[in-house]
Amino acid sequence: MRLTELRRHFSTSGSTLVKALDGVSLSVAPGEIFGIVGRSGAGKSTLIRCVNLLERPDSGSVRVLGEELLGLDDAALRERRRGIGMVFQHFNLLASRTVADNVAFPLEVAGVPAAERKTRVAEALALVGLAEKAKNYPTQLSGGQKQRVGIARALAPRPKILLCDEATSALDPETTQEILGLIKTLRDQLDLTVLLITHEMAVVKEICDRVAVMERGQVIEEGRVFDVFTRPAHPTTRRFIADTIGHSIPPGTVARLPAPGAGEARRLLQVLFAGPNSTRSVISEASRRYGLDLNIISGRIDEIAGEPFGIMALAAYGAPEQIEAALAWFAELGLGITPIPDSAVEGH
Ligand SMILES: Nc1ncnc2c1ncn2[C@@H]1O[C@H](COP(=O)(O)OP(=O)(O)OP(=O)(O)O)[C@@H](O)[C@H]1O
Repeated sequence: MRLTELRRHFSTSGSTLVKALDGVSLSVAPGEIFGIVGRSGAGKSTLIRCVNLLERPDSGSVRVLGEELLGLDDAALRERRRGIGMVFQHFNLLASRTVADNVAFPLEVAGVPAAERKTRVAEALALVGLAEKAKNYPTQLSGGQKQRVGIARALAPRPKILLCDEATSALDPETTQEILGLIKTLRDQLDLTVLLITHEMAVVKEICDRVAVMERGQVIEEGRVFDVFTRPAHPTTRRFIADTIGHSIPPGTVARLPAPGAGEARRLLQVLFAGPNSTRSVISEASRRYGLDLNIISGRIDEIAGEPFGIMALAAYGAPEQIEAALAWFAELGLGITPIPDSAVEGH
């Protein structure tokens, strides 16, 4: 899937122009789970809706499964959309239909004969583990089960691409894990390409292979999830990540730390250990090289997309210029360093 230079502008009542998409280009490889993350209003929904042309971009190119969709007539477009399933935040199930009839709905619209519909519905419900709920109505299901029905409905036409629009945002954390696990399993089983949008980095960390961060209609950062998490380049990405894998300094810790001596400064730092230098004894080496006292406050090992990395909070004491030199050295080694302002941990 290749989206190139997509633009979509809306003029609002006060005739201000909203650039929902301001030149977005993205490529998603077959079989990949690709996340688009951004705050509310960043343009994520507009972007994902451009993939099946529920939203038509003002300009740009939308190539899906090797074909440009923008030039197709209505009949051809309807046909191609069957290869692109979509899952919604609020499930969008029809309350008057049973689970099986909800899943059958896109097949009915596509004119699939009844016998074939039955087979496909059974197949889709089995894939999401809800075969025994076929005759139930949506009101009899939990949120997680409703989303499983939403996923089965998206899968019934046997698509190659699955679009997930905040698919877990209405679910509790445990159910979110379940649904994300299911999406990953389905990708593996059915060789699906998944494009998902979310405002939560935790979702990206859990299942995506690559991620694009959007802000004001533009992609501000893109890459492998592990790289973006461990070496974020843009301040907005850093803020997003801080919410997910930020330092964990116990409350009151800063107040208990020794004050810096005469002529000394104290800096709180978060160090991410990832990449080729992550196993080097950088803490003691930095201490020797720059004459610093490095007080380890907290540390843990976390995992992103199956790859481990270390995260540590330190208090560095020493001459201010030596601390700066050590920071530069850490950065040179490719370790992610983020100063933690005292105010971020005091007074909790
Ligand atoms: N049909 C429309 N008419 C006018 N403005 C629109 C329309 N659709 C989207 N916008 C505006 O475009 C911008 C991007 O919206 P979009 O819904 O794509 O963002 P988002 O990142 O998905 O946010 P959210 O998570 O809140 O949906 C917003 O400023 C929004 O108000």
